[in-house]
Amino acid sequence: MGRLQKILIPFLGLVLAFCFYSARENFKPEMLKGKRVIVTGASTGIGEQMAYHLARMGAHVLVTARTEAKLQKVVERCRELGAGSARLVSGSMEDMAFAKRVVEAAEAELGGLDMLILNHVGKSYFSYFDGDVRHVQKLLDINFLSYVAMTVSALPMLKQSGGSIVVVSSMAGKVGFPFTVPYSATKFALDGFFSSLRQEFSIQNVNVSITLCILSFIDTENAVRAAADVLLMSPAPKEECALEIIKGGALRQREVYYKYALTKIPLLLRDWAAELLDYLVRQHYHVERPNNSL
Ligand SMILES: NC(=O)C1=CN([C@@H]2O[C@H](COP(=O)(O)OP(=O)(O)OC[C@H]3O[C@@H](n4cnc5c(N)ncnc54)[C@H](OP(=O)(O)O)[C@@H]3O)[C@@H](O)[C@H]2O)C=CC1
Ligand SMILES: CC(C)CCC[C@@H](C)[C@H]1CC[C@H]2[C@@H]3C(=O)C=C4C[C@@H](O)CC[C@]4(C)[C@H]3CC[C@]12C
Repeated sequence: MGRLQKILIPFLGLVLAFCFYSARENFKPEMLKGKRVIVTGASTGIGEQMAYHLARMGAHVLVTARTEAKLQKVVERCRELGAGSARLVSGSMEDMAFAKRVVEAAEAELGGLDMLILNHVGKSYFSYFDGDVRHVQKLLDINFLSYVAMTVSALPMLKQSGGSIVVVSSMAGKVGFPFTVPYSATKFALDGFFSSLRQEFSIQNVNVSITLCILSFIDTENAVRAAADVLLMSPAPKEECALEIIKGGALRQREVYYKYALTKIPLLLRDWAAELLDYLVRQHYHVERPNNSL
């Protein structure tokens, strides 16, 4: 009996600690009502869908991307869906001065910022690494450095509002995949930067949350066009993906995994059975037989 108690009491303690730790606040769409949100890369894909969800929730949205005509349509639709307000700033994230201008527009027109959703990605290729170093550099500017520049500019406003930074990354930012060499480098960089910054915020009591989103294959037009012929898996819906990202940001979660089974579970293998994970990943690729005719 004595021995049983010795085991049972610590065990119950562990169960209670686990329940307490995992008792998360529930998401409610009202959490976003009246919030001032920037969504980058919002002219298409997941970013566009995030703008629509935020609009339905009554947020003030500022969308940005290069193509003004598409953004104009997104803004119109956001207004129809009930956004507190909707506006756009168009330009390219290759230019860090532009990244800063977007944040300044939020300050001037919204009077502050509650959530910064960093989502845009520059065009790349889904194929073997071609050795083009300039392309890697350009992609690092767009996919990584502009995220840093926007964060730096937005930080004073986010500190004031106790706001959130949401960084849209990928399984390719946690694990090496074939055909995503330059892209993957930019996404790994985001993890390094934002996970370190989160630690510093914690030490300095900075009340700004950082949510890193680890996504699997999503059915956006560009992704399907680039990869559907090669990947032996079906893409997940962009609408649901967009909602999960917003929920994670609003709940100030450290990371979002979507789809859970295709991200969180394979990641459990990463540190313990890396070769097995690499092998399983390759099984999901339909790669033409290498040309042996040399
Ligand atoms: N779809 C997928 O399978 C996956 C996507 N992700 C991540 O999700 C996020 C969204 O992906 P997805 O919706 O598929 O992407 P899309 O290709 O559909 O959209 C990319 C967005 O970025 C904008 N953009 C492109 N180049 C620039 C630039 N130079 N300056 C400013 N904006 C630019 C595009 O607009 P415009 O051309 O008008 O500038 C567009 O709005 C990305 O961070 C991506 O890495 C992660 C895992 C899987
Ligand atoms: C456990 C595994 C089976 C899961 C494998 C998931 C792999 C195959 C998933 C995870 C992340 C995915 C890529 C991604 O992040 C974004 C893009 C950009 C887009 O324009 C072209 C497609 C591309 C390269 C996706 C291709 C498929 C990737 C590598």
